[in-house]
Amino acid sequence: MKNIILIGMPGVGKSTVGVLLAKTLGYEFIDTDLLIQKEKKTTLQKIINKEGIEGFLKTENEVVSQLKCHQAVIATGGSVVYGQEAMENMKALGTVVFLELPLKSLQKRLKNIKTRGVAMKEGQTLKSLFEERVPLYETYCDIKISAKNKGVEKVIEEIVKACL
Ligand SMILES: Nc1ncnc2c1ncn2[C@@H]1O[C@H](COP(=O)(O)OP(=O)(O)O)[C@@H](O)[C@H]1O
Ligand SMILES: O=C(O)C1=C[C@@H](OP(=O)(O)O)[C@@H](O)[C@H](O)C1
Ligand SMILES: [Mg+2]
Repeated sequence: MKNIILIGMPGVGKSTVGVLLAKTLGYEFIDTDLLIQKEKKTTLQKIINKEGIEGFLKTENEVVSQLKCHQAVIATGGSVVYGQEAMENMKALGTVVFLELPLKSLQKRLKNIKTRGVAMKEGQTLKSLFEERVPLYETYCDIKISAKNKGVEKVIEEIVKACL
């Protein structure tokens, strides 16, 4: 099961890096956000509007825990780490890479946090979300790659070096 799984905060670059990493390696590319949309035949935003954050997290956990693939790069959604079954499947499928950025860089990149469909509770800020999630990303990852001050190509180069 030779797959590379990207986890990390929303906006860190999992989808952008993932598709080009797959191209570099000749792997399949799977974005779990798109997989959820395809399987549920609707958009993430509509799932969140209809079922709330908890409903979305349940759907994400269900879909990601059923995923099977070989030689794929999987870009997950930032909230996937709340799903225990989903993460058990990701760990079984391959190398889990935590793509990291400091809070300050994320704050600059995520100007549209309120409209991006991020699974945030009432009153939660990007800072409190960051503090809640980083320990989960740390728990599940096999390796960490920092994207700080690095272009996409550089991030890809470092993932390839660390994973192969
Ligand atoms: N290494 C990078 N340097 C600068 N901008 C980046 C980099 N990686 C991604 N981005 C930009 O950051 C934004 C979020 O990227 P995206 O791939 O959607 O993140 P994620 O899937 O982790 O939420 C996009 O506008 C993307 O172009
Ligand atoms: O972190 C989050 O709460 C989310 C991140 C999104 O994916 P990206 O991490 O690709 O932005 C998407 O799964 C959903 O909107 C929830
Ligand atoms: Mg993404």
